Amino acid sequence: MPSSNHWGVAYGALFETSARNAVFQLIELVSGPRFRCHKRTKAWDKMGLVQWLKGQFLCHLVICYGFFVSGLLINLLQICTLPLWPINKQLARRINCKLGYSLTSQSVALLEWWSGTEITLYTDPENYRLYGKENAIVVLNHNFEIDFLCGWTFCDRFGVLGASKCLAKKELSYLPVIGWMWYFLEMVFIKRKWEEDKRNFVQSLQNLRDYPENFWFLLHCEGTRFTEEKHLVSMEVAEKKSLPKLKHHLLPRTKGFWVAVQNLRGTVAAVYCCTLNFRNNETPTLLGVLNGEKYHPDLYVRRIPLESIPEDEAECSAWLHKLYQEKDKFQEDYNQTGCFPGPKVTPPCRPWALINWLGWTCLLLYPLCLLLVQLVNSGSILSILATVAFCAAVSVCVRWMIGQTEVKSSSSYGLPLNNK
Ligand SMILES: CCCCC/C=C\C/C=C\CCCCCCCC(=O)SCCNC(=O)CCNC(=O)[C@H](O)C(C)(C)COP(=O)(O)OP(=O)(O)OC[C@H]1O[C@@H](n2cnc3c(N)ncnc32)[C@H](O)[C@@H]1OP(=O)(O)O
Ligand SMILES: CCCCCCCCCCCCCCCCCC(=O)OC[C@@H](O)COP(=O)(O)O
Repeated sequence: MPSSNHWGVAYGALFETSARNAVFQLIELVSGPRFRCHKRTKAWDKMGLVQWLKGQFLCHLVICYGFFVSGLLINLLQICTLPLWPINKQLARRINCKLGYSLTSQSVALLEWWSGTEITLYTDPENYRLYGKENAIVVLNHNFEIDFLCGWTFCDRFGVLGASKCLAKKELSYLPVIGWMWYFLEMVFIKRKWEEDKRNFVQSLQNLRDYPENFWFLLHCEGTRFTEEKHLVSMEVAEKKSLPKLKHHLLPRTKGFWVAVQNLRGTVAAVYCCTLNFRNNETPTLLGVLNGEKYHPDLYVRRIPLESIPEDEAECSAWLHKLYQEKDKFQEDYNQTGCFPGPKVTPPCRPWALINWLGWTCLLLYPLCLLLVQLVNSGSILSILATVAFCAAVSVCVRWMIGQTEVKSSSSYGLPLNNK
């Protein structure tokens, strides 16, 4: 606990600081570390006022209000595109990509500009030139609560964020705002019960054959998030199948990968084998990002031409198992050395996510402020209570959505009772 003397020093430092430094702090608050002002006094550094502000509930409420209300408006606009689908499907798809971008890029802005997190990319510069210019199947490990967010950031850097998709569990399609948006982006949802899924899965993949924008299709072949318990169970399966044990991954489920590769041949040029890790054993969370915590993700991307993947199901499964054995080795080496093989590349940061986020915030904060002023002036207790209830509902709803990203809320899929 800080002593009262500490608080005294802190407050003293706060009031001694010049207005210029306050402006620097404000710029830094809005822009993140990119425009970090080095002229700040040490006192302000110690105070960490910006960091303190980022942790405040009021800031979170404003962010969540912007995300949720803009999301509902975007969902509404998506519904308005429905009559266009039978007339001009490709135009409807393009519009939905832009609308999808406008929503998902807000969380990218949160990661990049609010929390200041920057992904370090390890990849072959020859392949780097192709990213964003072709369709790809992305195979990614599923260990971290913000792996989807890092994925989105990577998509944004290469201009494929609006169109990118994922093979996701059905439950995610019911998520307010995000799940509804995904419906219009032709995401593929599955119950993880092959017999029930196969028809819809194949059809959804076939639909993507004439998709008008470049897309990346994300597959978490492990099928669920990594937990120690699920790891033990899947390694028992590995043993039964005489497969080598994996230390950092669950045993991949192969059917989805094989079906995706087969149905997207001729549409997708390559598989991007992605391995994500965080420096210093960080365990990042979405709440941490909202609190402005900066994380240090490293992403290793290997491009594998689709033609090199076997067509036969058994051979393709064996190929995927081998890929996961290699990925496991990369994770192990990363733990030893702190880096992935291959040169580091930093894809240029695009301003659109920030511009879009600030645009929505200004657009939605203005009427909110007007409403609040009117409410206070009206003095109506009922209206004030209704507004407080609305803010509380938004906050609870977003908190619940954040809860869905937490590993502790992971399903029982992959555990003995639920095993197939
Ligand atoms: C960094 C770049 C990022 C780019 C990002 C791009 C786009 C981003 C866009 C959006 C982001 C949104 C993020 C949302 C993330 C949501 C992710 C999820 O929801 S993950 C869950 C859903 N996905 C999957 O499940 C995919 C993996 N699963 C499969 O592919 C499965 O094959 C299947 C299609 C679901 C079918 O599964 P099923 O179990 O029915 O069949 P299988 O043949 O695969 O498995 C049976 C087989 O498995 C053996 N078995 C039993 N127990 C286990 C176990 N615990 N582990 C492994 N294997 C097990 C069993 O013995 C059977 O074996 P066999 O076939 O030999 O008899
Ligand atoms: C400006 C931005 C403000 C952001 C405010 C916060 C918004 C909240 C956003 C919620 C986004 C929800 C995206 C959900 C993605 C969850 C991915 C995931 O991790 O799914 C788990 C499945 O793979 C496996 O499930 P399990 O079998 O482990 O169970």
